[in-house]
Order: sequence, then structure tokens, then C-alpha cells
Amino acid sequence: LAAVPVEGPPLTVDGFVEAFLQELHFGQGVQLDRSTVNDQYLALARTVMHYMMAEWLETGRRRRAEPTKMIGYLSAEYLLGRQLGNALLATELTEVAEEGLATLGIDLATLRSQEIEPGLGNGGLGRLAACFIDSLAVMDVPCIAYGIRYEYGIFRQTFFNNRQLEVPDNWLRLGSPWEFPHPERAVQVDFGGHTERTSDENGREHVQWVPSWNVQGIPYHYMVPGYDNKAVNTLRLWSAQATDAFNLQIFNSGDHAEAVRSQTFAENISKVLYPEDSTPQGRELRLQQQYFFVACSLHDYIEHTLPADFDLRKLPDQIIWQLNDTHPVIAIPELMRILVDVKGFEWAEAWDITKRCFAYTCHTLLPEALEVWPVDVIGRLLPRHLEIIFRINEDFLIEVRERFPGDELRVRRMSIIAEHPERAVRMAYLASVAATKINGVAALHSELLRDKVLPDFSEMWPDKFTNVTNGVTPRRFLRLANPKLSELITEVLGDERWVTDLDRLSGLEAYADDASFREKFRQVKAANKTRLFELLKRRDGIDVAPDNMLDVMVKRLHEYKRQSLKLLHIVHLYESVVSGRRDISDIVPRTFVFGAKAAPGYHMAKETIFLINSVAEKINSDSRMQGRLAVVFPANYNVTLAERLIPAADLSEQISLAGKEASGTGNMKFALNGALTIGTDDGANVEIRKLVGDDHFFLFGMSEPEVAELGARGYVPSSFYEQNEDLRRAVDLLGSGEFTGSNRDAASTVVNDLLWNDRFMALADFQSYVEAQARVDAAYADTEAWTRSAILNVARTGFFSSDRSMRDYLDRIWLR
Ligand SMILES: CCc1ccc([C@H](C)CC(=O)N[C@@H]2O[C@H](CO)[C@@H](O)[C@H](O)[C@H]2O)cc1
Repeated sequence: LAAVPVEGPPLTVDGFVEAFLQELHFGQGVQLDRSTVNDQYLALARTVMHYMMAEWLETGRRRRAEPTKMIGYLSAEYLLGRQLGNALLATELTEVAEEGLATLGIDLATLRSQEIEPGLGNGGLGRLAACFIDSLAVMDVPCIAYGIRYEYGIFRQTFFNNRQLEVPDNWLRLGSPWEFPHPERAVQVDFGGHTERTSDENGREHVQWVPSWNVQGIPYHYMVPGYDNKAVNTLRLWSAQATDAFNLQIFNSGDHAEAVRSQTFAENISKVLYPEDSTPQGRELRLQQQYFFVACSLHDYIEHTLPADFDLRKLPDQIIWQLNDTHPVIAIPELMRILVDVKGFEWAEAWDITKRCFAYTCHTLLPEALEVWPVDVIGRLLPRHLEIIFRINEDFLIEVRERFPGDELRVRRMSIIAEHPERAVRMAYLASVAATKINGVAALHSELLRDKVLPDFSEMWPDKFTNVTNGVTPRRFLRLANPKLSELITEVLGDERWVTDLDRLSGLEAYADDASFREKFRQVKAANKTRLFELLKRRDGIDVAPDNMLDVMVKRLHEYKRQSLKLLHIVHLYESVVSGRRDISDIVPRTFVFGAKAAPGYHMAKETIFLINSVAEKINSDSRMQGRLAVVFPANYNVTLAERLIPAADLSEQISLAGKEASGTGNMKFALNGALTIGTDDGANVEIRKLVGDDHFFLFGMSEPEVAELGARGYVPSSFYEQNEDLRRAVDLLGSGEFTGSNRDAASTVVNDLLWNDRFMALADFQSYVEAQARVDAAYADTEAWTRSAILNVARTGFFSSDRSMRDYLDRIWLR
């Protein structure tokens, strides 16, 4: 069939309006006067996609015509955020759409707020994947990203009696215009069963996997538009369906539920995102999810994307698969199974190909976050893969013994198979054995990965280990989220090239000393605050005092991130006033903003949320505070709320215990939007501080070596409580029932843990933190100096563009 050239609609207001009405009438099947906001939104989304379609198809044609090495990005999570704004930016349609819709009496902003964001991720890892695929499209790098099309994303958080409630996130309920289902490209994925061995006429053994059940993987294609470069990459998300969805015989026998049981069973695989972001629950369904999308992706690429006669020995020159943490690591034995069992390669040749096809990124430092799968769980679900993992491990341990003869302890330590507490597969070890490169996500993290998390592997393969510091996309988190600051930057830099070349922000350095520029900069921040406060009023019924310093802590709720330390600071300030030790007029007016979801099974995290809301309720209703001290906790922190919160912030809280936060990416977004950071020397804070300078960063707390030293010496949190009056008063007040309706027990879980456990040393860093906060107060009082520091933060953090991260991956990992 001829390749008929595809023309998008004309980039004019008339052209746009005609295309929109076309879509409303023939796509949505409604007339304008009877159309709902949702009709208009769906029609708009599809209209914008018409403008991207030509570039998408052309990009696909270019990729097939000149097959350069592809990046295959495998991630169980993509926290994409709303699509409409980014698509309008990518097609330079924002103004045209605004004007065109206005001629029809439609407000673009109303349609933008109609979109339900696809919450297909938990937090940092998922959002990073979304930033990375945006950058690869903007840099026109051939990339196919694969993941799971969860029917239910991260739960919607509501509060009831100050406690988190989880509501299922039925994000598809009003339609999902940004996806293209391709049932004709369905992939069968097998599970269970057993393996059988046969040997052929020349005595060569063949292994046959005889699965006991299977499902169909249906791909849904999403556009990943570049920016001003006519490139559009693809995100392919897999949805599970039963191979035989409906059994008519059983139905006719009247057992209707049984007739659709296999469909229900199959659908479960891509039904819902696991809401944990650090402690795997080891549920078998999660392993089914991981294998499902990995098997679909490898099959789709090898059977549908590669030319039919492709010589798989050249696979490593054609594609590199990036493993986004351990979640897709089952891809390693899956590729071996395809090469040996399906394609007939010898083991050694197959291994030689496989170990040049993968790279592994680790995103955590918490031992409990490293996934291990019990041997019997893998054996039951994926019997052939377990055999392959055992064989990989055997060959690997031979290599270890050759390198370190007689060191059986090392052999036991490095084995992919852990023997205690139960026989289990250590997925991070499997990844480390097979990957060409292993990277951490910030300089400090990559060091700790080498020295503390995988020391044996870095001793065996030092060259495998590298670092790529995280980044964030300046399109969404600056150009889109902060249009007023973007305008100001473009005004002084003279053009918008900074949007795709963020190092150009350094051009702002000189303007830090320009009083009129500082004034404009402050007006932008003030306008962003007003916009936020209007949203919080509308969305959560929250009133915020306009002139307070906005002190913001938004991230998943986890003890190592130390939201409890932030709470202790707030209670300390409150206590100092209600005890009469300080006058409210001495307090620099602050509004503390929290945003955080807790994994539903994470008890301590949920108790912390309860306590934060209880303290907020008390302080906000205490007239003695006169609004100079306020705490707000809008529910359901997500990408859309982040886009409004971050541009309005003055102070960014990055207070994790040193050595625990792999990188952080919120820290980067705040600095790029002119907030100053109060933080420990942890994760990427270290690199932010180095670039912005000590005068423009409020450092506090122990360093990682000091934490290790205190831990080794034996940490007694109560000793810090006894020796510090401010701390004692704050802890006592927190536990006194003052904030929990005189129910002391309600606060006891958190308070007792701080006093008798405090695994992340909040009490040890309290004094240093409070002193740093006093420095913040002093600095904030000098408005000109504060603004100057804020401008320098923006000017000096261009490094944290995810475009730079992608350049590092290309240089250090993918094109090696
Ligand atoms: C339940 C299993 C599990 C374990 C870990 C994870 C993720 C790795 C947790 C995560 O999101 N880590 C964050 O990754 C960001 C991107 O690299 C970093 O910036 C954060 O520091 C890190 O906590 C998800 C699910």
C-alpha cells in the first residue's frame, strides 16, 4: 500500500476551529450547543493529536528508514501528569487553541482542568521515567518506552478525621483520548506449568516450557512529543486480557460468574498499580505484572519491530534495554529463554548477547526496598525462568571462585540466590551480573552503591559502576508550570532556547544584582502564590495568608524523608509562643505546606499524616497565631498539584537523613523555580549546594559518614531528648494530647517511636535543623538578599535538566 503523506490541520485559528468542530461532530458525535465540558475536552485532545500525528508517523518512518541504536526503556511506572498542556506546548498550539476556543465561547483553562492525570506511578521513580522519555523525544533520540496500562493508578487520597483514606483511581472513567489501542498486535504471555527436556538427534538437549495458563497483552500506544523538533516518540503500555474471555457453554449452563472467571483473572494483572514505593510486599500478582509487561515488550520488539530476518547476534548493536530499578529485571532470563528455547541459540552465545543488552539503574538505598522473590514463588509462576536464573548463577559463581579462590564467604554473599531467611532470588544481584552498566541516580548515591550496597560487585567489576545524576524536564516543570517566570527569563535571555538548553539559565546570574529584575522576580513569585491560594481555596477550601513565607514539603510519606522532623520544628515554634517564651511577633510569618501520600500498608506513615493534620487543625484554629503560623495539607498530592505548588514556594524542605534519599527530584524542581533549599547533604542536595553555593543553601545535619559513625557507636534518641530543652518541650507537647483532642494515645505511635527507636535520627538532627531555620528567618527578612539568592538558584541549576541526564546516559551507558 502506498505511504500517503499525512498532513496535520493548518496551524491557524480557523484551521484549528474547523478541526475541533470536526472532532466534536464526527469524533464525539455531539453538536457544540449540546456538548458537555468532557465532550469538548475529548474533542480538543484528539484535535491536538491530529497536529502531532504527522510528526509521529514521520518519526516512525525515519526510525525504520535509518535504524540507529534504540533505547528500550522498561519501567513499571510512568507518572505522566496531565497531557493536554504539554501537547499544546509541543505543537505550539496554546495561543491558537485559546483564541479558537474563545470564538466558540469555550474557556481553554476549563477544558485543561477536565483532564484526569494518569497516575501510573508512585513517586520519584515513576516521574523520573516520564521526564526521561520527554527529554529523549526533545533530543530526537530513538526510544521505545514500555510499561503497564494500569486500569487504576495511584489511589486518590482523601482525609477523614485527619486520617488518610484511599479511593480507587478510576482514571479512565471519562475516556482516555491520548491512547491508541492495537489489539491486532496482542502478545500471548504464558505462566505456570512445568518444563520438559528432550534431546535432538545429535544429542543436544532442548528444554520445553509447558505453561498452564496464559493471557493476552494488548498494547496501547501513547505519543511522547518532542519540543519544536517535529519528533514524536512512543510509549507502549500493556493491558492484560483473557485469551478466551468468555465461555459460552458455561454461561449457557447458568454459571455466569464462572463464564467470565478467566477474564477477571487475566484483567487482574494490569488492574491496579501497587501503591508501595519502598517496601515490596512480595505479592505474586506483582511478579505477574512485572513478567507480563516485560514478556510483552521483548516479544513485541523482537517479533514486531525488528525486521523478520534480523540476526539476533547483532541485537546489542540495535537496542539497549534500560532497567528502571529491579522491577523489570525478569527481562534478563526472559531474553535468555527466547534466545535458547525459541531461537535455538547455544547457551554461551545467548548469554553473550544478553549481557550486552541491559543496563540497570538503582533508585534506592534502603535494603528493604531491594526486591527479592522467593524461589518457590518464581518456580511456581515461571519454572523455566527459575532454571535459567540458577544456571546464570552457577556460571557466575564459577567466575567468582576463579577471581577469589577459596573465598566461600564471598561466594555466599554474592550469590544471586539468597539462602536465608528463605531461598530467594536477589533481583539487584541478577541485574548486576547481567548488566553492562550499573548506575546510581546522584553522585553520593552512586558512591554508596559502590561502597555499601553492592561492594562485592564493584570490587569484581569496577568499570560497570557509573553515576548519572537525575534531572527534571524544564518543559513541564518550568515552561508550563511557571509561565510568568518563563516569560521573564525569555525576556532577559532574548529567546526561548533555554527550554531545550537549560544551561543558558546561567545568563540570569548578572541579573541577580539588578534591583528592577529582582522586583519583577518577586512579582512573579507573588502571582504564583495568588494562583496557588485560589486553587487551594477552590480545591480544598483552604485559606492561606498571602504574605507568609511558603515553606513546602511535598514527597511520599516515608520515615527516612523525615516529615516528623518538620513537624517537630512546627511544634517547637508553636510551643515557644504558647509557653510565652517567644512572642508571636518574633515569629517570621510562615505557612507550612505538606503534600504526601502514604503506602496504605505503611502504619507509621499513616500515623504521621494523622498527626500532621491534627497539629494543623490545632494551630490554624488558635487565634494566638493570628495566621502568622499556619499549616496546610492539601490532600492527594500529585503531578498536577506539584505544578501549582512548586512555582509558589519560598523554601524547599529536603531534610532526609544523609545517606537515605538516593537523589530526590523535587529538590531540583524547587531550585529551578526560585525556592531556596533547607537540606541535609543527601542525594542530589549535595550537587545542588555545590552549584548554587553555600550562601544560597541552608545546610544542616549530619553528613553520611557522621550518620554511619553515630549508628555504629549506638544511637540513643532519648539522650538527645533529655539534653535539649526545646526538643523535650516539643516532643512532650506533641505527645501530650494537645493536638489530638486530649487523646494522648493518638500521638503515641509517632512520639514513642521518635523517643525509643527513631531509625532515621530526627532527634539527633533537631538542634542543627532549628538553627538552620533561624538562619532562614534572618535571610528572609532581607528581601533583596533573599530574592538575589533565589535568582542565583535558578541561574545555577540548569545542570538538573533531564536532557543533561539523557546526554550522560548516552555517553556513559547507552552508546558505549
Ligand atoms: C515496592 C517496591 C518499590 C521499591 C522501590 C521503589 C522506587 C525505587 C522508589 C523510588 O521512587 N525511589 C526514588 O527514585 C527517585 C528517582 O531516581 C529518586 O530521586 C528518589 O531519591 C528515590 O527515593 C518503588 C517500589
